[in-house]
Amino acid sequence: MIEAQEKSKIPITVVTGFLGSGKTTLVNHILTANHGKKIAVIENEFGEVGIDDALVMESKEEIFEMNNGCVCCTVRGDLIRILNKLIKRKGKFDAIMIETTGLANPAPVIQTFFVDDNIKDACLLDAVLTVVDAKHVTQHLDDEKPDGVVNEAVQQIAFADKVLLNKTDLVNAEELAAVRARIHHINKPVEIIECVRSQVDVGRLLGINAFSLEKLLATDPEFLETGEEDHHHHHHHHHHDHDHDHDHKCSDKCHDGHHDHSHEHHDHDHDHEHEHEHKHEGECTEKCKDGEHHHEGEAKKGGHGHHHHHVHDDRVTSVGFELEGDMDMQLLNGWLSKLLQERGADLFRSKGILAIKGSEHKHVFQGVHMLLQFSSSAEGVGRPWKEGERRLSKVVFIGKNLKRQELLEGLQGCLAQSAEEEEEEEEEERAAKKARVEESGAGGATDTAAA
Ligand SMILES: Nc1nc2c(ncn2[C@@H]2O[C@H](COP(=O)(O)OP(=O)(O)OP(=O)(O)O)[C@@H](O)[C@H]2O)c(=O)[nH]1
Repeated sequence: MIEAQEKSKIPITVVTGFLGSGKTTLVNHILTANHGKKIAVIENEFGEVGIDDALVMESKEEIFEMNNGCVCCTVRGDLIRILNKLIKRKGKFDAIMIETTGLANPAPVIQTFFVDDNIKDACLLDAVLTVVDAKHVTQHLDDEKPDGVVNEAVQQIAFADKVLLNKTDLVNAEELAAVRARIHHINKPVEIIECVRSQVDVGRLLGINAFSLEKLLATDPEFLETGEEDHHHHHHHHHHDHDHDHDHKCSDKCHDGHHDHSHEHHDHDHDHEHEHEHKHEGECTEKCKDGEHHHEGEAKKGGHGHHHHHVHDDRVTSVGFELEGDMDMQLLNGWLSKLLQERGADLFRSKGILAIKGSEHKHVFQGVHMLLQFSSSAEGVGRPWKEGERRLSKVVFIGKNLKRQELLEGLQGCLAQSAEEEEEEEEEERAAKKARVEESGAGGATDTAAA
């Protein structure tokens, strides 16, 4: 009986992994694989400008976006709302996949499936899949965090039911063995699947019933203990630069967890739904700072029990830009290459959807530390510009010590000239040429006269 009940529940797959590890690549792989399942996808992005939605492939699936906040704290309310909405439409899809931000601590996302009664009754957490970037993960695992600040890269591996050790093409056998050992040091029993471009047989990823609350509680008996107050507290990321933000301190209301002025709008011709959270710069109280503090290897053992009561590393920020006017590919390539060369250690992730002068295609750039990749809708990445669609470039940078103004000026320097500017410049050139000819003509006449 219980088994039958469990079987009728909606299976949930949580896809987590550090910034740029290959989560969207995995989601696209699963969405386009031939498994006959209809999957609803919930996308959460750390940047203030949504990019990933445009990178998730066109498919029949429904995609829900939660931008401008991290699912492990600020937009957790949105996750619960979207899940409840999906639960009402049970039967219209076979599974739900949640892609968290690269900076999410998966614990609060996992808790959602056990502390909210409605969700607990209707959904079954099938597996937490953690995508690991074989080339860059070590640097993030090694990152010494300030006291009380969680190391998300460690947490993501600690809570993994399966690790997809991705980007094995970028490391040698020795490096690979070292990363494997590191992963097993954090999460001893976890199965590691090595892959390139997140290409793993979907049968090994979906419907695998790999999550076990019992197992988790055995290592952390306090995992589900959430004080009433904790339950409703939203942390504030320190990356708010967006128009939507309000610049004021938290009122009492903010602390009761109902301060997310979310709105939704439906995209015209496909099923995307956007949930944007309007946040504000808020001052945290002392209580907020009472984050978890784990050591590698005991990341989910013997914690303080308040797994969603954690603090993000506020040295890591995100800045996003939307630029009107087409960009010049050559200028942009030159500027980005130089930027990543010089700042790649601190610049964890950069990405953009670009309107490039002279091209009807949407161009995409993807940066992970120093690695930079360009592609376009001509190659099937993202969708081409629709007729009448506003050509707007969106760019996001995530990393340490980012200088917003400098980045903005750099990007603005890559804007292509508009047709009017080009015409004006040509006009000026013509006038200058004419003046030169006249001058040399006049000079010639004088010379002749002199002779
Ligand atoms: N060389 C190499 N590149 C890869 C591999 N997998 C993904 N990439 C590239 O890595 C970049 C990041 O991939 P995404 O799938 O967008 O990573 P993500 O985890 O969704 O990134 P965020 O959502 O920003 O955290 C893209 O340029 C991918 O093409 C791989 O196995 N090898």
